[in-house]
Amino acid sequence: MQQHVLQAYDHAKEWLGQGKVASYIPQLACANSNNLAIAITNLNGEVYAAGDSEVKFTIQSISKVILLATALNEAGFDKVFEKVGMEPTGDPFNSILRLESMMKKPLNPMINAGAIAITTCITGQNKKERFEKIFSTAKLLFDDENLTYDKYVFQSEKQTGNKNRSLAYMMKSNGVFDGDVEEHLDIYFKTCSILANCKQISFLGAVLANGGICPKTKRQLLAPFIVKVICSLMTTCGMYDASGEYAIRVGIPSKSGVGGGIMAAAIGKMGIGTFSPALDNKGNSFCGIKAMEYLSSKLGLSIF
Ligand SMILES: NC(=O)CC[C@H](N)C(=O)O
Repeated sequence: MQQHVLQAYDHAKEWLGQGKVASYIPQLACANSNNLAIAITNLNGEVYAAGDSEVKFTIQSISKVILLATALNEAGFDKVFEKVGMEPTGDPFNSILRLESMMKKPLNPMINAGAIAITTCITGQNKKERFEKIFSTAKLLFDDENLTYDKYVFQSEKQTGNKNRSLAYMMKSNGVFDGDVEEHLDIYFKTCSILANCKQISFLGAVLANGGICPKTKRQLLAPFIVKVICSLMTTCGMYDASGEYAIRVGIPSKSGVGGGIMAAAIGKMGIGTFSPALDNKGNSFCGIKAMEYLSSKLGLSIF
């Protein structure tokens, strides 16, 4: 397996220099566009890695999986899907278009509007308590009690995230949720700023690939039904408006983030994490997709 990871790394490395590091969140522009890492965690918890696999990065939209898991655990399926739909959008991840033109609620929980909406399913006395619930899920699913978040990226997005702010106010005006919009946004921004490395991303993929069972301890961390919902949505919506092409080229339920990470769950086989901060024009890691394509074809991982 190590051999395959090294070969995927060599393959993906050829594309370093393509794509652009996200800069609409100013702090993300500090990322090193030459970073590249690939990791696989198999269902016994063994890890194979290549490249900058210890470098921490903000998980950004990969956090939508953590948010959804926490919301489903706390509020249950019906309440969560009162707030969001289950359909792909075909629009960019931060688009406001459909909140006005189609339906009042966001189309799915894998886009920004959907993730912001489901933060409201996670309750608590204050925003700290609400965030802590999500953070505990993240600690569990990344197998790291000492997980942290990047305060600079959090502040940077909080200061500049007016597109997300407008999505949130639009949803409040549509009656999707109540409460303090700035509080919901703080929770969303902080969750996006959680730091993990590529190996930890692959661990989360392995938990999902293993039906919610921890590959190391064999403890059931997530209910099988929750895993099924998450993996279905990752397949149809996880790569934003590139999910269709990704299904053809890679065919593994995956979730990407603008920090440069991609997390994939090869069901019944392994979890894969890739990291490279330069993004393509849809906001997915350029080299990460190349690595996923390579591994999918070499190891026969497409579900289709
Ligand atoms: N696609 C992403 O990773 C987006 C997450 C980012 N925090 C945002 O809200 O814009």
